[in-house]
Amino acid sequence: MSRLWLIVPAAGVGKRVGGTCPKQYLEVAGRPVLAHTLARLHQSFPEARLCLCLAPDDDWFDPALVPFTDWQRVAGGAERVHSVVNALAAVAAQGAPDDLVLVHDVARPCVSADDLSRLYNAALASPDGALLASPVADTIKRDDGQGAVANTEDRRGLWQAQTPQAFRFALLQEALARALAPDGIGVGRITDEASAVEALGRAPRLVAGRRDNIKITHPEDLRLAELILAGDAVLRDLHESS
Ligand SMILES: Nc1ccn([C@@H]2O[C@H](COP(=O)(O)OP(=O)(O)OP(=O)(O)O)[C@@H](O)[C@H]2O)c(=O)n1
Ligand SMILES: C[C@](O)(CO)[C@H](O)COP(=O)(O)O
Repeated sequence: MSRLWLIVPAAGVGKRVGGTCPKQYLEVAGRPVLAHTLARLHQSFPEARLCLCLAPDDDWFDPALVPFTDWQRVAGGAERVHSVVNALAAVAAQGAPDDLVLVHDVARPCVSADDLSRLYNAALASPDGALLASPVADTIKRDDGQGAVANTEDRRGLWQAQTPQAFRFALLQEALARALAPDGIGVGRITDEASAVEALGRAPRLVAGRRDNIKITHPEDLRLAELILAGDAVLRDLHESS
């Protein structure tokens, strides 16, 4: 029987957010970002096996933040893709080719149970895997390199990729190995797992996800995440008391 693996890249430094520690350890709604993200994944997939990618010199990590019983720490790499590749090496040692691997940024603590469930089911049914994404909602401008508009892009059919993204282990391993090979698309273009899978000529399914599955990237995202998480907690309390 195939198993579910969760890979959580959490080895970034959070340069754009700034702060005195990596963004995954900043407190949002009373808990570190990493704790929120892992709690949400655990609520939906309590039996999954977790590979948590952490920087080798990470002094902030506390194992008490991990709710999973079956988990391992994996060394993060220079870029996000290298962290994921290191985690896949750990899966290779213990998993099977058709195991499902779901990759989720630690920096997306607001992912909902409903989106997790729809993404999981879509990935199980799709030989090319699946990702959460949302249709582009703003008008998109391209700049001319000097601060002015060069043109307005046609946004029809454009989506913003989110995580989780989920694929069978063998497909994801092959895709990332090929993408990183000397004749592959290269690190700069592997900004998510789907881009590597697409480079094999495969077509991952787009699963429409909630727009509040934000990635904490800039300082103002911390406030947004605080509001989203606090709002979810109020709804949960109302639901439990009714
Ligand atoms: N070498 C790296 C770089 C990033 N990540 C993870 O990949 C996710 C998405 O990356 P991003 O939002 O860019 O996070 P940071 O790299 O931390 O942010 P910044 O680029 O602002 O430094 C994050 O969960 C981050 O921890 C990782 O595991 N290993
Ligand atoms: C994977 C990702 O979250 C999809 O939107 C995103 O590309 C990661 O962010 P980064 O800043 O490119 O590392």
